Amino acid sequence: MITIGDMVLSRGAGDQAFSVSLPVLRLEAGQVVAVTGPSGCGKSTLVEGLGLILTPRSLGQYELLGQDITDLVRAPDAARDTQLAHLRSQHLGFVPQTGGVLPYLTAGQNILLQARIQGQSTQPPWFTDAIVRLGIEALLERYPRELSVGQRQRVSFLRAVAHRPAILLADEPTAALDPHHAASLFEVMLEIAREANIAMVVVSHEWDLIDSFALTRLQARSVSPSQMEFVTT
Ligand SMILES: Nc1ncnc2c1ncn2[C@@H]1O[C@H](COP(=O)(O)OP(=O)(O)OP(=O)(O)O)[C@@H](O)[C@H]1O
Repeated sequence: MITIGDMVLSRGAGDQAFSVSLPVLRLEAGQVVAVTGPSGCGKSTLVEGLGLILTPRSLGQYELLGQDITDLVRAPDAARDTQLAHLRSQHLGFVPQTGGVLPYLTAGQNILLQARIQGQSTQPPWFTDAIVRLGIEALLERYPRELSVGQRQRVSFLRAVAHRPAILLADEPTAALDPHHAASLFEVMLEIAREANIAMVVVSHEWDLIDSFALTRLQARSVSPSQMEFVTT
């Protein structure tokens, strides 16, 4: 579904230069990978690179759904940017740390926005079921300001998967919740992603859940003070 090889991403310049490398990542449909490592090790940078937001400094291979897009990702110009934006909106879903819901749309409108942009007008049974499992069926008419942080995060998650992307990238999607609610939301997210066959890359500190779900880990390893490498364990 997705194969990435020899991706290097960099941030800052001079003394502040910092780089993250990913020797290899293969993801199958419905597979969940947990990105783990200490604060500042480059987890968000990695997610932005995987999500075609940050242009890599170098790249060996990027294959998405059987399509080799290495050149496109490696050197985007204006025309290629449009192609990348199209691939992102069609095949990728994002749950940012901060939620990312639009304040002037209701929860229901937020959730269906991306799917509508893709021209999808009907929702499959798994989606209706997901609304119930996330416990947000009574909240769909509310605006984000009328929701709790946890409810907003549930909406944000469903918004990111409603168009049924191939890959969901979630950057600490439960960070704002207390451990109990974080664990239960994490569990529901994993179940929904797996049942919908959506591959998921999730930055998380939910160590127990990562172990109990036997998730593959992408673990940060220090190569030098200014260089980290993410390896599959
Ligand atoms: N826009 C930027 N310009 C320059 N340096 C940056 C930028 N964003 C992040 N960095 C630096 O890059 C490194 C990696 O940051 P990143 O946010 O990817 O880490 P993280 O593992 O996600 O951290 P956390 O767990 O605290 O969210 C850090 O040293 C950070 O200071």
